[in-house]
Amino acid sequence: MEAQSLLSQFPSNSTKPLLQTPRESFSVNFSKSQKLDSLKTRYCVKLASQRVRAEKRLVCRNSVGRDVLSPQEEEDSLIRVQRKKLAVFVSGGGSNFRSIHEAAVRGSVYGCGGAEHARNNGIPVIVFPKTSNVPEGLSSTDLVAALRRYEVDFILLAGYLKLIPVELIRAYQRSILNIHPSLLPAFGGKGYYGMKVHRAVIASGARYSGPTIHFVDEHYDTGRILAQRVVPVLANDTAEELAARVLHEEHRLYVEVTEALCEDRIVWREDGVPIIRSRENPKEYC
Ligand SMILES: Nc1nc2c(c(=O)[nH]1)N[C@@H](CN(C=O)c1ccc(C(=O)N[C@@H](CCC(=O)O)C(=O)O)cc1)CN2
Ligand SMILES: NCC(=O)N[C@@H]1O[C@H](COP(=O)([O-])[O-])[C@@H](O)[C@H]1O
Repeated sequence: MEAQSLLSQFPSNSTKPLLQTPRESFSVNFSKSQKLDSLKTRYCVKLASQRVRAEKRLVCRNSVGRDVLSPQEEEDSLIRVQRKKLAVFVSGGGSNFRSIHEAAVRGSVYGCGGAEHARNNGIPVIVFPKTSNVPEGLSSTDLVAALRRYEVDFILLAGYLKLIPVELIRAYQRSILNIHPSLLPAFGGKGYYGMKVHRAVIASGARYSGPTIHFVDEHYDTGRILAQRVVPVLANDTAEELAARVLHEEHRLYVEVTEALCEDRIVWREDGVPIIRSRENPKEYC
């Protein structure tokens, strides 16, 4: 498959390519029929960010101590925050990618199912890495160089099923997030992906589950936890019913986290735990 470019158009005014990988390497994975049915093509999609809402500088306290600004003060208090460029690594349907992209189109995320969704929205794709089936692909080293060249700030794994190599981890320290469909550290690690996670949760008798978003380190699902949401596990739940309940929360949580990421509202505690500062009140944390 020839290299094409894949990038959000808001407000990027230059089309920069993104990456596509075949099965045996990493990056974004879209199930796509190929001449070799088992071959899965993977892509990395990149979303450019936009001007983001920043913290209010001037505040007037009302009777309940809430920050109140006049429309003019609201406008005046907006500070431009550094725009963010995001690369999204996706396996399977890419529903989390689509949620994030749709939020970006709505304007709530400032900062891309799979390749088709990306292409249908004018987001360009690059082939990665070089293999016998995909000779035009990039090497892992080239992946890092390409991400740097396109000034990618953050990488979002969203249903992605391959281990991110340490080369990329080192190049993007504290800048790669992953969403996992259980309350880590429970039901995580090698072998825990997709429906396998939900089946294990139900078999365990756990009464609660939910998505976890964490920073990515060199092992599966052991990076610092950033955000979680809890959903009930019902006594007669099938794995599919639980998966749907968790996925619904995933879509909401990943959009909220991506908004915080693009608004520089993720801070690191002294003990190394990342936390999200409230958009409404910088003194509060989510
Ligand atoms: N360096 C990291 N890479 C990745 C992480 C991570 O935390 N650190 N998270 C995974 C996503 N993930 C869970 O959230 C996950 C994905 C896949 C597996 C797994 O066991 N995969 C199988 C292969 C599956 C396949 O190719 O179809 C395996 O490695 O045997 C566990 C957890 C993304 N990358
Ligand atoms: N361990 C990784 C893992 O299991 N990821 C899970 O894959 C599903 C499909 O995501 P998608 O619809 O965004 O492609 C999602 O539930 C995601 O949490």
